[in-house]
Amino acid sequence: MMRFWKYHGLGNDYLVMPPEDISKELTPAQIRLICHPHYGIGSDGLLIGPFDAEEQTFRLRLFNPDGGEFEKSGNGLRIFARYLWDMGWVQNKPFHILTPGGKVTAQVFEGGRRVTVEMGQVSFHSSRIPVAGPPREVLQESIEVQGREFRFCAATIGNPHCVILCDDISRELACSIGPHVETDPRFPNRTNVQFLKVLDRATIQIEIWERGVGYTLASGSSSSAAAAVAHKLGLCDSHITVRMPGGELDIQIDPDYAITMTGAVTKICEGQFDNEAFDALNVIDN
Ligand SMILES: N[C@H](CCC[C@H](N)C(=O)O)C(=O)O
Repeated sequence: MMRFWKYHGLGNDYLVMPPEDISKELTPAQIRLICHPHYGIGSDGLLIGPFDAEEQTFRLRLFNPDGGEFEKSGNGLRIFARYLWDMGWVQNKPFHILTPGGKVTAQVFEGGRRVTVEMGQVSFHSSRIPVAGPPREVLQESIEVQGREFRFCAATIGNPHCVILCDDISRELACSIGPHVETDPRFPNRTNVQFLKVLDRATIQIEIWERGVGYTLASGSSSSAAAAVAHKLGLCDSHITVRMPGGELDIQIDPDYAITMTGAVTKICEGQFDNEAFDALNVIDN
């Protein structure tokens, strides 16, 4: 039996599963089923951990609902921090989480309801993100999608982001343009996509299309990337509130573009996933 814990950060929901419950590595098809809203539990992603827990450092693996493994997630890290706190692995002092996208420091507040994560440093460099073409900072470049021209900046905070500057943003825009940008050949690892509207020097608004997921109500790494771009372009100061359909995150940008993110985590439920559900594997993959 695989136990699971389900949480959301501003409507971006993740499952946490302990590695000791997973006897054989889950296949991408099994992950797709677990995250499926009708045939599975339903979620925007799956977190498996902690693998090693030494000196208050906890290793985490992250998977998208398309079954692919990815590097880092802001809401996922707040949720995993809250899970560690709920399980008694950590208390109210800072601790570390090791992801494929780098090591972060997290701290839990308000009885688990609020978590701060030092997310690491944003880079705009093509070789780090990655973006195809000559080595450069990818700022204010142009991309044509469905006959429309957009200006974008690319960034990484461990996972890739493409931030598109817009005067008007909506769910419809994210869902119609996002999938084309996600899979554009200039992003060899595909990319998460944000549609960014700057409201004032301390507030931005974004709509999100996530790699391997689709439209989501909130994203912490997207907030970090979009805020870093707004600051880099001189449109915002270093302390930025990011508004998303699911709620707000607080982003602090250091002079070296190291990001501190603070926001809510909410527990939804815990339970046991029944292997019987895997009977529908052939249904969802057809
Ligand atoms: N929702 C997450 C981002 C998931 C990114 C993932 N979809 C990827 O492929 O990088 C967050 O709060 O940062």
